[in-house]
Amino acid sequence: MTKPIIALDFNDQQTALNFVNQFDESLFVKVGMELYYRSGPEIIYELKNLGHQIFLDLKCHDIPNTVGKALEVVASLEVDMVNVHALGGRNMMLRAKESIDRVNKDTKLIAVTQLTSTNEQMIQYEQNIPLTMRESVLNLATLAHDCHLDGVVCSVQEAELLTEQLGRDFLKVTPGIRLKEDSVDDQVRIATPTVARELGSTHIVVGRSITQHDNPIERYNYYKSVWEG
Ligand SMILES: O=C(O)c1cc(=O)[nH]c(=O)n1[C@@H]1O[C@H](COP(=O)(O)O)[C@@H](O)[C@H]1O
Repeated sequence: MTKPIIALDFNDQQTALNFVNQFDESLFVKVGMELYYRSGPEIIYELKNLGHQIFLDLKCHDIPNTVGKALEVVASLEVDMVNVHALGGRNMMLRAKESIDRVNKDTKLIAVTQLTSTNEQMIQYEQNIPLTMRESVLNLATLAHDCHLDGVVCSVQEAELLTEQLGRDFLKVTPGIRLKEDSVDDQVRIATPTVARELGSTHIVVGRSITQHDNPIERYNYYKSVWEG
């Protein structure tokens, strides 16, 4: 069982490092756009030196050549996991995978399907895709699987279906994780860590429920105990 991934959604390096330094154990952390755009690769070097595992979440989505070149740079940082948007298409994902394989095979490459802040109305009326949420996520996940990616980002609500269709080894990295007493914030497809475990998520991503809590260590330990069972 992997550790819960803590989303370090802070806007400067020192705040992020102060946060992780409260813990006296190695963590699996996510560096997203906010922190990376401010700190650049420096934050990755610092976190690696401290012995943490890293998911670099830059959600690349562009033409195949641009994403391929960007992923070469990202793979050279030797992080554990990176992502692209599956909506970028087959050629983009194939180029991304080629870059990872060439530069650092150990980095897991996953694709975002439908963001956990998206609901079915948004797919049908904003994206104009005449599918249910489950059909759209399965369609994008199947495309990512065909491109030999390691897995996808999806919500817990689609995890079981993806395990049935694409196998247990295909990663289901699920954000939108909350405890019952937490606010929903800007998320739509949410779940507790208990349900995530029952429905077959392979990784959970938790941000504000831990980082904004009065006692992040206690909160994290609670998540870990529920998630690990
Ligand atoms: O790729 C992601 O990590 C991601 C995909 C997605 O569909 N939904 C989603 O919330 N995320 C990220 O997961 C984290 C969730 O944060 P909280 O809502 O605070 O737990 C944020 O850093 C998001 O950028």
